[in-house]
Amino acid sequence: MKLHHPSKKVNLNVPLVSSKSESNRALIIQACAEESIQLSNISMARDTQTMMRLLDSSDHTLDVLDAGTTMRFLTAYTAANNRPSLMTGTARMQERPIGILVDALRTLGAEIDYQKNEGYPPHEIKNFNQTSEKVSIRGDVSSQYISALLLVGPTLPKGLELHLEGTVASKPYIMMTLSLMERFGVKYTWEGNVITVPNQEYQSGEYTIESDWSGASYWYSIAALSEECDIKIMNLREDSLQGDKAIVEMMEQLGVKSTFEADGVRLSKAQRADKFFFDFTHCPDLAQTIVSLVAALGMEGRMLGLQSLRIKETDRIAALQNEIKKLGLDIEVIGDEEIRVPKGGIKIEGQSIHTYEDHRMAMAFAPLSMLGELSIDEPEVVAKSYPSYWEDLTAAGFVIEE
Ligand SMILES: O=C(O)C1=C[C@@H](OP(=O)(O)O)[C@@H](O)[C@H](O)C1
Ligand SMILES: C=C(OP(=O)(O)O)C(=O)O
Repeated sequence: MKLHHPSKKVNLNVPLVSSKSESNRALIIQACAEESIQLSNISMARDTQTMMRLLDSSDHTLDVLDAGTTMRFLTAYTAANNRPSLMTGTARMQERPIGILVDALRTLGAEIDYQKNEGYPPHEIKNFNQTSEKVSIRGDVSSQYISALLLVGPTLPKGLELHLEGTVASKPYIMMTLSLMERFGVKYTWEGNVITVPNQEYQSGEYTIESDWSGASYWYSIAALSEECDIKIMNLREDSLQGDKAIVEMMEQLGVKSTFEADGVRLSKAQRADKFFFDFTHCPDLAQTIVSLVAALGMEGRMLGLQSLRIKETDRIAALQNEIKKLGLDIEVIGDEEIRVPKGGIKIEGQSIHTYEDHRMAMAFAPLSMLGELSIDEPEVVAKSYPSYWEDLTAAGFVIEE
């Protein structure tokens, strides 16, 4: 699919997709609750639609496709509810580790068997009889394991005492989980490295899912690359539960100013810094947006805290390196956690960006077509988190040809 932006001026209100992270948590809470929980603005993201479909399903095999949160949250949910199931997903999902969560559920009293490779889906949840409430869990591989256990914590007969070991990455996602639980009446404590959730009922309540800050990052990139812009992204809040609101702070270095209004955030052009620096440990989903943008702006950049990118929808570090090289720039990868973007810039001359079945590769590179015609392979990948992305880009003046 080819795209370019003839005028390089962008003025519109973006009806952004709502957050799949908030939606998937709220849906698990709703499924755990005895009381009525009213949710509005549930995400159209495929990951959320898959979560809804599987929560309603009585099939033994639950295929999450490529949805990480759906896999991790449903593994804990089906185990805690003693609902036998075979959890599976795409070939890539079968390469994304689940062992840390399965070990924790086994410590609590679940019987779970692997079908192919130890530590990876598919895995069969056989039964659950809680034998312990105490469990230790590493925090440096994926916060989704921790969120998965916390969400079902109140429903466990003995409650949950979760001991976090080592560095805890993606921490705002854990806070998002706890804040949503608290919103539905759940009491917890977090002291030192121990989170305790006693057995209790979720209370009735309502929640309107906020727009998706990770999806908003592509609009910030468009603003940064435009010649003129007045973009308003709807339904984003200054007091967001989403850690990817960190995009506001990052974009202050990259020439985009955010002004919060009652019903969204307005983006306008501002001065940018000479160099970019940020640690992405707590907002890994923003890394592709920023690495590609810094390269496109011709700036020097240093990005840290990237270790979890290797085990996401694709090896995102390798994918970024390959695709930016096609655009004429060699980014330096240091170990598993750091990328350095040299000053210099890229050339967009009709190259084709491979997306590696990763929605964020497509969405992060598309704004670069502001600099010239670019082709994006397998554009349908965006359905995972932002199905209306290409329609929204068309409304913003991008010309898209199949
Ligand atoms: O809990 C969540 O909703 C998510 C947590 C993050 O994963 P990790 O904790 O594995 O970094 C993030 O990358 C993912 O897109 C969504
Ligand atoms: C990593 C992501 O999602 P998940 O882990 O839920 O598949 C993502 O949306 O970038």
